[in-house]
Amino acid sequence: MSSPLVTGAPIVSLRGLKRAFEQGGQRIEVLRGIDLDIMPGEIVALLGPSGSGKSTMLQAVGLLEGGFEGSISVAGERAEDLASDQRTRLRREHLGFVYQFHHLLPDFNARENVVMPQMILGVVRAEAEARADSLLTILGLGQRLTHRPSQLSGGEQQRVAVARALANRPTLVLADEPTGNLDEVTADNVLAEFLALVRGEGSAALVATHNERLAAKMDRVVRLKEGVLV
Ligand SMILES: Nc1ncnc2c1ncn2[C@@H]1O[C@H](COP(=O)(O)OP(=O)(O)OP(=O)(O)O)[C@@H](O)[C@H]1O
Repeated sequence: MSSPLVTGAPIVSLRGLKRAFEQGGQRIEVLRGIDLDIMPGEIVALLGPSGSGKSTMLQAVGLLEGGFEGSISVAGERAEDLASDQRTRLRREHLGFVYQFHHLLPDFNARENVVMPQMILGVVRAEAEARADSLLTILGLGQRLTHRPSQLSGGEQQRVAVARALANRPTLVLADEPTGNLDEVTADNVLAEFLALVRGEGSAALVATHNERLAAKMDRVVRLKEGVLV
C-alpha cells in the first residue's frame, strides 16, 4: 500500500545495485541487482533475515561506503557523479540515520546531542536548541533534556537518537533495526513514536528490520532475498 503523501519524483532511486565482498579467498555476492524507488514521505520497511544484506543496502543509500556497482540517486543527484565532499553535503542535507545502538556522544546531554548535527549545518545555537527541545518533548523527554546518555533508559536513549536523526529535517531517514536492542513493549512504543514523528515531519524512511510485525506498520514492505528485492 502506498502512502497518501506519496507524490513527485523519487527521493531515492536504486538501479542495478550490486555489492560483493572478498573474504578469505571467497567472493560473496550480497546485493545482486537491486532496483528500488522511494517516494517523498513514503515509509518503506526493508525485511530480510540476518545476513541478507539489509545493512549493506542502507550503507549504499546512506552514501557511506564505496565498492558498489549500479546507480544510486538521492534527491535527484547521482552519487556516482559526485566527489566525496559533495556526497558528504548531500548526506548532511538530506539524510538522517538511526542505528540499532544509539551512538550518542556520551559526554553530551540529550539536548546537546540533538543540537550538534544542526550546528554542523550552520544553524545558530538558540534555534538548534529550540528544535532539539521541541523534538525531545514530542518524544516524551521534556524532563530529560539535560540528562546524559548514561542517565537515560535504553528506550530513552533511542528516542534521543530518533530526535537527532530528525533534527535537520531530512528528506529521508535511514534506520537499521532502530528498535532491535529494546524489549518488545518498548520497541513497539519507540517505533510508533518514530513513525508518527517521521510522518508528521513529512520525511521518507527506509527501515531495515527482520520483524514482520513492525514492518506491517509501515507504508510498504520490500524483502531482500538472495541479493534481490522480491
Ligand atoms: N566488510 C565486509 N567484508 C566482508 N563481508 C561483509 C562485510 N560487510 C558485510 N559482509 C557480509 O555481507 C552479508 C550481509 O551483511 P549485512 O550486515 O548487510 O546483513 P544484514 O541483513 O544487515 O544482517 P543483520 O540483520 O544480521 O544485521 C553478510 O554475510 C556479511 O558477512
